[in-house]
Amino acid sequence: MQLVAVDYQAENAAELFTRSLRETGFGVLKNHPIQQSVVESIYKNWQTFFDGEQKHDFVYNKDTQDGFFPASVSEVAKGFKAKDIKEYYHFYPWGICPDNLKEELANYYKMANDLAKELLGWVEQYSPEEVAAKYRQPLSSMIEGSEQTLLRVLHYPPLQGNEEPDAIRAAAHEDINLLTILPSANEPGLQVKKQDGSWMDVPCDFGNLIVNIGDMLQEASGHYYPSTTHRVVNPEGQDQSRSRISLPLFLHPKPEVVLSDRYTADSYLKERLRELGVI
Ligand SMILES: O=C(O)CCC(=O)C(=O)O
Ligand SMILES: [Fe+2]
Repeated sequence: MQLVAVDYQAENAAELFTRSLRETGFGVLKNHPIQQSVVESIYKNWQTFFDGEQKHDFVYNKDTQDGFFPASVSEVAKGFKAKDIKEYYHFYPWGICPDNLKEELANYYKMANDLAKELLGWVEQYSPEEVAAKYRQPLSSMIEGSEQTLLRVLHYPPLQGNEEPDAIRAAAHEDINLLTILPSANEPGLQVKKQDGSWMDVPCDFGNLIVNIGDMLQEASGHYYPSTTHRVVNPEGQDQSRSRISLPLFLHPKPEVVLSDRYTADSYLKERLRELGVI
């Protein structure tokens, strides 16, 4: 298993990219339309937000799940006991967001959604006939106008040395959604699990865009596209004093979208959130 960055502008980009998704659950794009300067500015502005006190005025709403999630309520991945060492903000265009950060994030949300739509088109185009026959509607239309798609701004603080034993920045998990779009973070740490059970670093050259399959696309494609386990490991040595910011966009279909004979997007999401103890 190998992850090679595919040039978005190349003639055979769609073919190479979807082959990588099929074989590894992950694809890496370079030369793509999301401007690095925009991503860098978001990282900088949100570092200031996480370092400040204002975040406590934006604590998440339990019913709607938008807003700031402090480290004390951070996720525990399925099958793990220790909380992840992270805090994060859930942004939805309809949700709460500090005024000074909203426009930039909303613009990014739209830009990343547009690209995601195109990538879902690639996925559909390169699905074998018997797999494409399983899609109840075009994949790209599943997310069109969805209010469920979530942009998460993640802050992994510097390590203090008093973390729970076994706690890592993000314990091994699979994403629940259709597809995840993740610009390279400002620090390394993301790893993907190989079929032999060992871990491989995801190439994190600044400017790359990492895309991975989530459980919902695995379900909708009858497991043709695998939702691969990944994690974020702790830095070592000098790097322990460094924060890490990342910005995954989790593409969620509209709730009524039928994924398979067994699930709609809504029933699937609820089942997973219940397992995680979030609802
Ligand atoms: O921070 C990262 O690089 C990945 C985060 C992630 O996998 C997640 O939030 O689901
Ligand atoms: Fe993830």
